[in-house]
Amino acid sequence: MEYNEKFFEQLVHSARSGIWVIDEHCRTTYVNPSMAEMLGYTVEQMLNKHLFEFLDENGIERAKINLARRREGQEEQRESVFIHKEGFAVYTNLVTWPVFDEQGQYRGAIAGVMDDSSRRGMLDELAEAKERLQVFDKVTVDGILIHQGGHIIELNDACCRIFEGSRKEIMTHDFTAMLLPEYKTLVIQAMHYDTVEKFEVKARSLTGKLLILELSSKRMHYRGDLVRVSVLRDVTQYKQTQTALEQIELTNQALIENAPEAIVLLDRKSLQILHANSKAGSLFGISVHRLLGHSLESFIIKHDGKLAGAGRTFDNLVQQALSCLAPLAEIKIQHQSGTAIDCELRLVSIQWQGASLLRVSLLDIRSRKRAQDKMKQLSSALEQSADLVMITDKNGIIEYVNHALLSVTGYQLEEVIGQTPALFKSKQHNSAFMKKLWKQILAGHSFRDVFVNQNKDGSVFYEEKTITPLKNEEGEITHFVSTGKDITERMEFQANLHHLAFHDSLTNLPNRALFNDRLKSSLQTAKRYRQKIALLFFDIDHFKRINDSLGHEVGDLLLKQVSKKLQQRLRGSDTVARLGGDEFAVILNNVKDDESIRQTASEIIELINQPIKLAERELFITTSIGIAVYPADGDDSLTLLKNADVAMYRAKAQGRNAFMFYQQEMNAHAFELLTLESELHRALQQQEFCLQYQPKICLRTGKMTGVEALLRWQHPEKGMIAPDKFVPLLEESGLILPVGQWVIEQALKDYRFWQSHGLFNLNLAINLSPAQLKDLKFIETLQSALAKYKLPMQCVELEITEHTMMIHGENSFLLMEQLRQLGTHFSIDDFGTGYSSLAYLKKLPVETIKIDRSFIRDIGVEVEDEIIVKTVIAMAKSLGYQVVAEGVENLKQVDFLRALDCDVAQGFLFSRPLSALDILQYQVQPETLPH
Ligand SMILES: Nc1nc2c(ncn2[C@@H]2O[C@H](COP(=O)(O)O[C@H]3[C@@H](O)[C@H](n4cnc5c(=O)[nH]c(N)nc54)O[C@@H]3COP(=O)(O)O)[C@@H](O)[C@H]2O)c(=O)[nH]1
Repeated sequence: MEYNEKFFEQLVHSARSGIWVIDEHCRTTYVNPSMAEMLGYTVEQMLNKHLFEFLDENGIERAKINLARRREGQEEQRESVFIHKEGFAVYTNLVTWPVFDEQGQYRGAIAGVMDDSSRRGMLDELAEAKERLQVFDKVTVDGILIHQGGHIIELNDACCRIFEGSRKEIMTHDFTAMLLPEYKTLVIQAMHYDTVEKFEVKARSLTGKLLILELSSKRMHYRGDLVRVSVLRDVTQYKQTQTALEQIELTNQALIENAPEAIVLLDRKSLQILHANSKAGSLFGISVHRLLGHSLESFIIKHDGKLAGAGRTFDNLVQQALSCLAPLAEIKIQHQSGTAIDCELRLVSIQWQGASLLRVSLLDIRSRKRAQDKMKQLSSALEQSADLVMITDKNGIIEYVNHALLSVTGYQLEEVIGQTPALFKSKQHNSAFMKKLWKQILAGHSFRDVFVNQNKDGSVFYEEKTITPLKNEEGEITHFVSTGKDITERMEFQANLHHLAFHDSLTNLPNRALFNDRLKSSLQTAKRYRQKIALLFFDIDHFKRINDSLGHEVGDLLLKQVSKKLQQRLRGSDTVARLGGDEFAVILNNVKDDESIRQTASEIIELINQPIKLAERELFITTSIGIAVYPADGDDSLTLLKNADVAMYRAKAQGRNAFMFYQQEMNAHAFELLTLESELHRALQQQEFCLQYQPKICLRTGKMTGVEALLRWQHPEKGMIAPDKFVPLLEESGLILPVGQWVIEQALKDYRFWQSHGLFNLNLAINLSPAQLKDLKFIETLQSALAKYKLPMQCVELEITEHTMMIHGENSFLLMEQLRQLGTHFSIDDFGTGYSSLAYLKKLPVETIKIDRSFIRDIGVEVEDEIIVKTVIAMAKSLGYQVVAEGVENLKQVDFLRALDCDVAQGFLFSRPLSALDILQYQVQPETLPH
């Protein structure tokens, strides 16, 4: 074969690729038929045409650059786009090289052009599809998958979301492998069809989640291959919701059927019964299937077109239900048997199986009505009740209170309902009380106690209350019922009684019982905390005198004032009590030392010493305080009280108006006194007392003019006891009155005895105690004794000490005057010891003055005493008194007294006290009165 020009010409001409030759001016000098066909022209049509005529604007710009390179001699293979005669783009792949002449001048270029339109078209289509997919991704949740069998070629973002993985992760999976096994074959078979309309498959996401997908798929060509474009819609949520809804629907049906009330479903327009549960059948007395299609209204009893019992029309209820309300009404329905049944009707508009219906529930409330009627009766009974009634729910919220409770507390009903009983709390109950209450009632038991509650105005009232839990049929507590009685009056009365029982009515101070209680509890505290307490026991010195002289009323006023002063002075923690009479006691708790006790005792003394104005006179009183201290002086109340008492008596014995701490030795003395006192009682009963008589001698005549009766106690063991030892005790114990009476009786008896033995005209002197001088019955006692022995009043002379006269004389003036009127004489004993003035004595009905023996004793020894005796005798005589000298023991004294014209003498010189019998024998010894 000869490769000549023609051969190449034929080869180029017949080539399938296009051959395009242009000159240095870009004019087409040659194209082969393939090239011309590629662009839709004939060869002739293209010849001499400029290259740019087959390019668009972009192509021209690129060609200018490329042609420049050609001129520089560069060859090139590249893609190029020409414009087809019909106007569309022809994608080509071309190889181009430049042509130079022998001089090296650029003469044009030759290009071999291959049509690349089919490949570029597919790529463009895919790019466009991808772009569309991206746009679509933004607005759709559907997954789009391009796959070949199970091999995934392309997928969108939605696929990533559905399969819960990245694009890369999903691309490594086989699509059919992600399906559940039972769907895998189904899908593979479906892929044999060109188009598959949506069907449901189940798959697993990359995280293992079950997916329910709706799959649609279409076969398509892609790069010359057949591929499938599948659309996946995730319906998992929808399907699950649908299943749940179906479940709900089923449950609804079951609920309706098993509801405790009758339920009927009505068509909204016709109001005919579309559905009814079996309870509805029983309520109306008709089988359920016969109910269907009936109007519900036809079973409801009406009066004047309105529902009986509800006072409104059925239509009104329906309208409310359609307005999204759920009206409730009590109605009466007609049972098939003719019985009217009370029902509670509730209407609700509902959606049921896609339809809009009215749901009517009817509850048989006959038993509730009966209970309500009963409740009404009961509540009216409660309203009438005088008891305070309150009902709370299980949380203590007040649901009901009766009239009595409101009336006692002063609250209005609306102020109480919805509150808790704490509204009435007075804060007088501690938390232990409240705990006990709740524990008991929550355990299902009643709680009963007295509550101190508070009224609206803040005053307290006492309520004797029982709280009872109410339980339902299941045994659960639903309410608490409280019933109570207002016992305020009773409590106040009791409190008053209690106060009276433990307080002294005169002074309002704690009495002995309360004092003992307080002392005991003080001791307990002191023992527990190792504290010291002091017990001060005291009375008012000579209170009896005040009582006797000024009367009990004044005495009472005095005690009140003293009590008031004590209360004001003492600490709140200390107790001051009146133990009886004029006896007071003070408990000083937790005292620091004896000094502080001393200080308080001194203050009490000072307090009592302050003058008290009573009955228009000023009284000056004193007190004697005995102090016993715990633990030193006793560790029980009795011992402390006894020891304080002993200390008080010692304080008195030592001159009164003082305090004294208990000392052990005191007890021995006190015991002695106590024994003596009880022995004196016995002495009176056992007639252990006797009288001796001391003669009184006339200093002028030397004759016995009278005798002084002197008391003696013939003790069975101790022998004869002198009056100094026991008369003060007789006076203190009050025994002086019966003993004094005995003295009078015995003396008159002896006097009668003397008379009967021829001894007449004696003056019988009897010593009188202050108590006898105050004794209103004294005159009577004396008169009856005189009458008994038929003796005249004149034979008796009553001796009263100067001291007694000073204190009681004025107050006893009337008695003395009366006695003098009756014929008695009075003499003043122990004159000179009481510092009284004769001027004062002159006011009293006294005839005789007995100069105390302490002055007589010192005659011839103490000049001062002699002067006193002289003066007294002189003054007494000048005032007309008879003068008696006591305790005359020697002749010197007799001489002295006689020289002063003293009338009578008495003393051991003449005679010691003698028995009544010895008086009969008594003769004045002549040597005792020398002439
Ligand atoms: N209320 C009553 N008091 C009475 C009664 N009987 C006695 N008394 C009073 O007791 C006091 C003591 O009396 P007594 O121990 O009997 O002493 C009397 C004489 O024994 C004593 N006396 C008499 N002469 C002398 C003497 O020369 N020397 C001396 N040392 N003592 C003597 O004096 C007492 C009589 O004194 P007075 O009564 O003051 O005249 C005494 O105070 C009695 O008052 C009674 O029944 N009731």
